[in-house]
Amino acid sequence: MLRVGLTGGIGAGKSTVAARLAEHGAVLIDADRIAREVVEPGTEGLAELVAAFGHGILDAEGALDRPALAARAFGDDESRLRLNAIMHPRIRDRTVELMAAVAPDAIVVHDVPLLVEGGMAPNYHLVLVVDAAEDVRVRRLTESRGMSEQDARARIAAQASPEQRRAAADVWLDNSGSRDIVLAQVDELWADRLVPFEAAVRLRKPRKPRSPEISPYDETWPAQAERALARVRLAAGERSVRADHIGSTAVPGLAAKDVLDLQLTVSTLDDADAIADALSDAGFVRAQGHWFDYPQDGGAAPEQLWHKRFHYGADPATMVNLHVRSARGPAWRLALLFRDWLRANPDEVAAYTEVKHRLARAHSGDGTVEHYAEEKQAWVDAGFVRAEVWASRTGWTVEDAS
Ligand SMILES: CC(C)(COP(=O)(O)OP(=O)(O)OC[C@H]1O[C@@H](n2cnc3c(N)ncnc32)[C@H](O)[C@@H]1O)[C@@H](O)C(=O)NCCC(=O)NCCS
Ligand SMILES: Nc1ncnc2c1ncn2[C@@H]1O[C@H](COP(=O)(O)OP(=O)(O)OP(=O)(O)O)[C@@H](O)[C@H]1O
Repeated sequence: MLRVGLTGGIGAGKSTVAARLAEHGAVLIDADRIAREVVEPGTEGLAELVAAFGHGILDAEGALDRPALAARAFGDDESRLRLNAIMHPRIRDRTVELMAAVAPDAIVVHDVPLLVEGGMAPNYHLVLVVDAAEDVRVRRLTESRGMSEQDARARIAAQASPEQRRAAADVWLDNSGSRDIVLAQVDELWADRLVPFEAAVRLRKPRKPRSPEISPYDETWPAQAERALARVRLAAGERSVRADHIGSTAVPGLAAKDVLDLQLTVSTLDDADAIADALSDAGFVRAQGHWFDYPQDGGAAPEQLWHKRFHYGADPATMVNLHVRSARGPAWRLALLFRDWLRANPDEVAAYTEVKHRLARAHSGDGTVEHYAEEKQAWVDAGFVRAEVWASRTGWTVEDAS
């Protein structure tokens, strides 16, 4: 099952996007709808709301008078938090039930207005944010839904800012323009990303080999890595000792292949094996075969210390290499040291960039990164020696790495 979290501020267009995804075949779980279900007449939820907010929130038939509750709940923070405390656990329980009933090959779209506010982003394979300028949203809500401007603005004030949503967004859809524009983007997202993503996770599909193309440093790499790391940490649970962004994309200013290298630290490789399925299900598919860190014969160290497990991100739009290593292995420490040494030494970043460009040109016709990677390793090995010198001069330890 592929879980897509869909969110956005009130009136941004979530329902519009969700309906289109459902037309393509997505299974929709709508948090606003569940929020209605759990307070239907006769429910415990409704009784608790009445106990908290009084009989004034009921209409003549004894059902919830939604505008009356909205007027009370969005008036001040304390009331809103009281409302949330009654509603959210009930919404959560019902959501878990609905998710459990979904077919294993489904693409589930979970429409959750408060996804970012609730820190839920790492639960999804992909977070989709729909946005539109605040004034556009207020106009749509007042014109087509008959909501008062005051109510619309009060809810906006109680929700996450666009910046907070941006940090959580794997996909950002701007719905300030016409419906057609956003719907065309949704169609493309479905066909090019969600469908292959779901199949790759379910079938544990191997990744296709690629040519070594070097991109200029991308300012969004750290944020992309952070989102992936949050998912990795959640899937690994207590077996995650730490999880870091490593490799070239973790060094500001360094040109690199557009691939995020992540390192998940576990105590032992048995732990790595125990979480292999959980990581695969979360979108980081375990690669078959035996994986070793360079040098492949294990060098002077006991051979087992050089083994690792390797997973790759199944999202076709974001290349991720996930190295799962034991904290006792030397390659584990070197990965962090090499990154921090480069971050502290701009001259080395410039030299490394030059080497990468040269090798990428030389091997652009190979169709795989194998030879490129082999030759690059020579520079990296020499870099390790200089990094060690730097570490002893500056007193760097792994505890400093963050
Ligand atoms: C207060 C209620 C009765 C008002 O009902 P109304 O029909 O006017 O709005 P509806 O439920 O359709 O929600 C519309 C939008 O309001 C916003 N909103 C609703 N609840 C909240 C909240 N607690 N905090 C911030 N925004 C909210 C969301 O953007 C939502 O999509 C209702 O919103 C409610 O029960 N809210 C609490 C449950 C909740 O937090 N729902 C959000 C999804 S988890
Ligand atoms: N691109 C658009 N152009 C014009 N109107 C739009 C557009 N997208 C959505 N709308 C309209 O704006 C209103 C809000 O859109 P929608 O219901 O999809 O938002 P939502 O994010 O689901 O809202 P809520 O937060 O209340 O659940 C609706 O009346 C919808 O028909």
